[in-house]
Amino acid sequence: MVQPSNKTNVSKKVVVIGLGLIGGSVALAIRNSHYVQMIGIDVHEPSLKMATSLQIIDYGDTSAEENVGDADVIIIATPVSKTLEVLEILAQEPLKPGVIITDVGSTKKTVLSESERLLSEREVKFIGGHPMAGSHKSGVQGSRADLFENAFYVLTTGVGADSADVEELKRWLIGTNARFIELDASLHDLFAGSVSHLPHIVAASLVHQLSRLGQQYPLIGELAAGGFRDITRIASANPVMWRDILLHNKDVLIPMIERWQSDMQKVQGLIEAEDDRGLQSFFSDAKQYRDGLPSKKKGAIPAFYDLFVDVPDRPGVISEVTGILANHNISITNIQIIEAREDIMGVLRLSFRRETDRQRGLDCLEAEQFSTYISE
Ligand SMILES: NC(=O)c1ccc[n+]([C@@H]2O[C@H](COP(=O)([O-])OP(=O)(O)OC[C@H]3O[C@@H](n4cnc5c(N)ncnc54)[C@H](O)[C@@H]3O)[C@@H](O)[C@H]2O)c1
Ligand SMILES: O=C(O)C(=O)C[C@]1(C(=O)O)C=C[C@@H](O)C=C1
Repeated sequence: MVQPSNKTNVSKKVVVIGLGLIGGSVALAIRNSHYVQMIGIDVHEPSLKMATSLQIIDYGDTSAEENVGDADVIIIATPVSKTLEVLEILAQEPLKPGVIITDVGSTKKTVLSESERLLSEREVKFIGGHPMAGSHKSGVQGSRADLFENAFYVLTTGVGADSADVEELKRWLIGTNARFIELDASLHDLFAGSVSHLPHIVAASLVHQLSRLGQQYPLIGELAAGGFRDITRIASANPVMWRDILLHNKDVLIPMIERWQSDMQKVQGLIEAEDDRGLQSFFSDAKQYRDGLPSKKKGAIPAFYDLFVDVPDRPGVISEVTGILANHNISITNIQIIEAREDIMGVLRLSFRRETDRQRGLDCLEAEQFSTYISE
């Protein structure tokens, strides 16, 4: 058990079960906008210690049972299979009448149907949730209050809840600065299957292909450059979380994988037939749709703002660039060397969380004679 901090004398109590990246980030966002007692429950005690020292929670415990009885809001932020187990536990426990229970899981259909089965006799309000932003990194140490800023946050009204309760949950979650959208569970799972789950399977399978070839040609991994890294970043995510997502979105994903396979067969046929026009349209149709997707700040794609900087090939140039940004107190979320060959100019891609940070970065680097550009 982790010791409570001194901030316990407040009237509203929020319990977050599963204090990883998402649970911690939601807790921080709530803390930023409400004065509450924040309790964290996690089976992994070091996560509780970390969350307490980062002041994400006031108090941590490894079991939910003794902590949920007087909660006003309960947020389940475990991998989806565990979320169903947590619902079983909550169904057995005395709970405050009218408590709002929500989750953050990446699939909604099985969570909603289990909550209906287990909680329909209870005086509780269940609203499914899914903040559609995150990271390939897991664990409470990566939590940030602004993780969901500008991202879509799906809410699905469940057992015991009505539209007024959904509005109340939105007020609790206002500090996320997310864009709330209500969807029913089936539609959510279809959309998430397409924009998140299938891409994840494809990313992991590309890595498997490379790894097989890598056994024969160890050098190949060294050559994996920008494109491969961009498309496979998400393959570094938590395998337990993704195992659960696939198992809980089976009905959507099986036909999607079949369509994917038939798309691959189609491309294979175009290559075999050396159908240059067909191949060009395969790419130009995709480009046209991709280029027309809503811009990053609207949350369809995680909000990163890239700035490209030409850098001469000389020692210390990267620390020079990052030093200039640091001196102006500008944070970057990522840095990538796109091209660095002997004797030629390389390109750095700097990613910023906010457009204003990118503009400030551009201004101060240009002032130091670096050539920069933005490519949308
Ligand atoms: N990572 C993302 O990008 C992302 C984005 C949106 C939603 N989600 C969803 O959020 C949920 C959490 O994902 P995450 O990325 O925060 O994972 P995470 O691994 O960072 O955190 C999960 C936490 O749950 C804890 N846990 C596991 N079983 C538990 C149990 N029975 N009781 C209490 N705690 C338990 C783990 O110890 C861990 O600390 C998942 O359902 C995932 O589908 C993830
Ligand atoms: O940005 C990432 O690293 C993510 O994988 C985030 C991502 C996604 O697929 O977009 C992953 C799973 C979640 O359910 C929602 C968001």
